[in-house]
Amino acid sequence: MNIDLRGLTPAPVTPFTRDGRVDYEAIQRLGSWLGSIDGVKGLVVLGHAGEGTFLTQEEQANVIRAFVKSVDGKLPVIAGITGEGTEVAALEAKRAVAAGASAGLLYPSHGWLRFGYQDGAPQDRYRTVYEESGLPLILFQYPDVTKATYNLKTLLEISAQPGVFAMKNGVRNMRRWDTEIPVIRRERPDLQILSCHDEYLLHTAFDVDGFLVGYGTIAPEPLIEMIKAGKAGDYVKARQLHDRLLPVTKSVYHRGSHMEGTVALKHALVARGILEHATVRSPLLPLENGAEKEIHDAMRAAELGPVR
Ligand SMILES: N[C@@H](CC=O)C(=O)O
Repeated sequence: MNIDLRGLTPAPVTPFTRDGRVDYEAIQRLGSWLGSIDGVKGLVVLGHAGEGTFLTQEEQANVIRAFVKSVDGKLPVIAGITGEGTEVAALEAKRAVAAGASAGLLYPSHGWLRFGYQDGAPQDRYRTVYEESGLPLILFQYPDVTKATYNLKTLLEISAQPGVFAMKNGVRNMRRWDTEIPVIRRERPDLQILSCHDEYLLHTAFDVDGFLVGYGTIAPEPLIEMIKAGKAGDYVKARQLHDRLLPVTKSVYHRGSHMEGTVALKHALVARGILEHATVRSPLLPLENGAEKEIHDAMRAAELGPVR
């Protein structure tokens, strides 16, 4: 397995037409732009930012194909795998393989968010999905405030399993981050560790191989610089980038709910000249009056203008 995500892996949105269909021309514009940027290592499609669970199975496969085409096969396209049951997730992973995905980002089973999980169930989910589909997998660590978060033992066991090559960590508990990441790094030296703390990237930049974030879709250039600064241990540079981006971070990610970030990302992509409008699918709703202007002002302040 040779998928190198040590850099920026954006999780793009899925563009829609104004009447709510998947907009494949806009996927081509978005994917080809992201794929042209040095330092972008792959794309994770059908994630939260990609409204992946709001699409039909046929649309999911078509979106994977469209993003693979948009990057001309030069970057790995990684598919969010979200099915609740393990067998359902394995079938989803097989469809992703057939559509051209190079890897999968395997989500926890949704019911675990509320009820928690039996000891060993996450390990079994990763094992089964990989064995049945052959799709290399990224371990997805959910926030500590949810019952779907994995404790350190579970993280270490999953990451030792065949097929698991990277971890997207969004634990959002800095005590756990600061104490668990060094242990995982020591025990699993080959595991690629990627932060998905869109709203806390500065803190995590010094410990990771890269970022796997929706944020990477709208601000790839400064985030690639921040990753480099983090790897160089250059706090001053990383802080400058953080400060430059703060208006954008606030207008996109410091909203009432992280889900709104997806709508905000689409407005920000309008500011970048990639999308023409910010149409989303239910259960997402348009943002409140004034939000669009706030996002455009923030993008301008962060010098993230149109790219074409
Ligand atoms: N960045 C968010 C949403 C992505 O899937 C996270 O931390 O999980």
